[in-house]
Amino acid sequence: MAIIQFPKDMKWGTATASYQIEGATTEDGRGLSIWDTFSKTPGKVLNGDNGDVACDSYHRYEEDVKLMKELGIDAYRFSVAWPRIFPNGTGEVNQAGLDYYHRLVDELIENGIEPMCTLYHWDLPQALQDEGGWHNRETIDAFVNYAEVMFKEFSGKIKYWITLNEPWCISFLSNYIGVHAPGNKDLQLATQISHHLLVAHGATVKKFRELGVDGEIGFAPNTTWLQPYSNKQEDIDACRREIAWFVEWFMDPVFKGEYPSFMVEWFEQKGVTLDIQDGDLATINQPIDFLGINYYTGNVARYKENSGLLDSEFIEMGYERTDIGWPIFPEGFYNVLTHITDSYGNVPIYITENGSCYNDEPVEGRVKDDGRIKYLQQHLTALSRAIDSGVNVKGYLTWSLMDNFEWAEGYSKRFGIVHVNYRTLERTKKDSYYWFKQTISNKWFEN
Ligand SMILES: CCOCCOc1ccc(-c2cn(C[C@@H]3NC[C@@H](O)[C@H]3O)nn2)cc1
Repeated sequence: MAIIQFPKDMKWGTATASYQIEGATTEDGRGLSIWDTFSKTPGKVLNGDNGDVACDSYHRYEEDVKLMKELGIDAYRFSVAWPRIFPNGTGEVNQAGLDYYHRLVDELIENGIEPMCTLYHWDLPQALQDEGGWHNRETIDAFVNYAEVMFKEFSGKIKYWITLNEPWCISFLSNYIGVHAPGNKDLQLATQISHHLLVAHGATVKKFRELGVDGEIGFAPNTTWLQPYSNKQEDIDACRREIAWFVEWFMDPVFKGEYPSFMVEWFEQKGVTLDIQDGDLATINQPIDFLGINYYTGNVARYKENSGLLDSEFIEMGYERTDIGWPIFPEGFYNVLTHITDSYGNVPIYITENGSCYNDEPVEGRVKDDGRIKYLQQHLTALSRAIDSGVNVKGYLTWSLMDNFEWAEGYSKRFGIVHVNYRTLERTKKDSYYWFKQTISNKWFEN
């Protein structure tokens, strides 16, 4: 057995998101979000599940913070529901919405836990979607306005801010593949939305700097890794396109002030015309303080003419899969982290999401989730390798603190280290909770 160690100053934490855990969707003046609409649209979410109750964390946040305190975490990543702050996206601020997040943040700080706030984790006010949503450039200004209110309200309390969670999911998964809200299936629309999201990110970073907010700001793209099936150039190029769709498409504009030209040309061949206005790329290219990285899975792929968007196909390699069907590919975690560092330099990185779906249920009060513990061991070993290779990792936050609403999969897929009984809302610490607690305390584990 080997000891896998971590830097003494590396932060440990857990992550959640507003629509996935809060519930109370009609309480205290909250407006409708696109996920309220989408989840109530027949056929969009498995079993017709929705976030009306979820984990009821809106009312049970004190119990949840107690779980975090016992876990010994340094930081908790949560997201703010924009429709709680601006029920119609813009206009009058809803003080009751701000008051909820003050209660949550104060409880975290009182328990010695650093709040890490995601401003946008997919619950766009429906009123803005009715005007075109992220395809309408006016949503950029609405987002900066919402962010400014949050910065001014929580300056001094919240020191870590994330503008956007997983812009690939917000743009392409939700507007090209169409399995997430609002469920469009239009590549031109999705690609233009990806641009508006990046402009919104950059404009928000500019506002953060102008206000002189005490703290750090970044964004949290989701990543993946595709290993070429062979050393044939066509296979290598196919994997480069697949990775770039998640990584370079969003990180090149932020860190280099330009889109990856080979991907612009690829999208142009698919009929996409990107409308970039004067100054957009300079806005996007604002320096950030840290990069959030979300990693779950990877695969082996090769070139296949006219297959999918990127002329590629995934190869079944017999990798073990989690209960959501994603291959377990810890080498991909190491590869994507070193690739990002090679591409963008020594940018401080927080792993803002990494975790696995295992649907183990309590038996006599215990949840024996060995699969999740093994996944954590494999991916934390990969993370330790990356750190030893020079990747500037500042923290690791696992997805998720508790089972929650997994979007189109509803409540059928459990990612938590704490089990939630959705009928009684009882929380049960899983074996992985105790393993993670010990690892946080030790700052090492035996591999
Ligand atoms: C028919 C093709 O269908 C393709 C489905 O393609 C995807 C891709 C990626 C995801 C995905 C889900 N998650 C976990 C979340 N991250 C943020 C947090 O809210 C977690 O709940 N990350 N990526 C889902 C589906």
